[in-house]
Amino acid sequence: MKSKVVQLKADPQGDLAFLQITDTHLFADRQKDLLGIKTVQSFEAVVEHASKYKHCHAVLSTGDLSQDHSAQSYLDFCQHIKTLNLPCYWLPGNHDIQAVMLPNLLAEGLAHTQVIESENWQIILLDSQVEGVPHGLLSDTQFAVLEKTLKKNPNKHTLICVHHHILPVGSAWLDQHIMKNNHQFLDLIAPFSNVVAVLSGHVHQASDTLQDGVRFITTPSTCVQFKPNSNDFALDSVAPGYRYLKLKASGEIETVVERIDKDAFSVDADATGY
Ligand SMILES: Nc1ncnc2c1ncn2[C@@H]1O[C@@H]2COP(=O)(O)O[C@H]2[C@H]1O
Ligand SMILES: [Fe+2]
Repeated sequence: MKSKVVQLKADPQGDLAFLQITDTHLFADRQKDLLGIKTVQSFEAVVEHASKYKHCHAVLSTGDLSQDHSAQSYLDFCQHIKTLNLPCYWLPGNHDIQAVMLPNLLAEGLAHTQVIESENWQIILLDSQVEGVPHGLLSDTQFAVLEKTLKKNPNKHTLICVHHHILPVGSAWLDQHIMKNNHQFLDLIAPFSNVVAVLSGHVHQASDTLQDGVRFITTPSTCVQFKPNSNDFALDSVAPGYRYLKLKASGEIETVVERIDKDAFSVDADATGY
């Protein structure tokens, strides 16, 4: 689908600031839980916490907005995000159903875009979903968007957002659900020295790895957290969270992971999957 390039006006220093809110896994029913966490409620608590970041330019929502694919879950996502009074740009995750997601987000005023530009930066949002399976794959169309945008603006610092993780996180059960054509992706971006970072969701844990001059960053979910470096499925007891990012005019990214009160929600520690 063709979408408009969004133009953002940086602050007077040339910096841009974003909140990344990811993997909300919402249900239509507020009382429904994912492995012990009522996802609408933990999302609400995250949004409330994130409201302290008043000077941001936008929210970046990197997929798995819904767990039950209901129209109501997407509408609830929009209702809560709107309380931040920021534009929200989004991309799909493996659990989303785009036939439900797209019309409901558009109806609530959340525009569909794959490119955001400022004077110094561009942000490229990619769709890595293969509907119905947990792993990711970039289609030829998505590779074409990526290559065309990188070629168009070789002098803009670049942040690429995509749901699935590109580099393994070290947990076999989760790494089987990686972006499968990650090497093709890495080969494509390699000649573009303006690519600063790749920002993902999906792995429900924070990571920040520098490889060949590019930062590969992942972010906690607003609900359940996966235990790092665990070959079998295991949940972590750390609290739901989100990420703040400042994209500096110099090309540097300053970022911090934020988490809500650790006692506000607790997961079913014995869960073996979902
Ligand atoms: N025990 C498990 N083993 C392998 N995959 C799982 C297991 N439990 C859940 N998953 C899938 O792994 C995915 C990782 O994060 P998602 O939120 O995309 O949704 C998860 C499920 O689709
Ligand atoms: Fe996911």
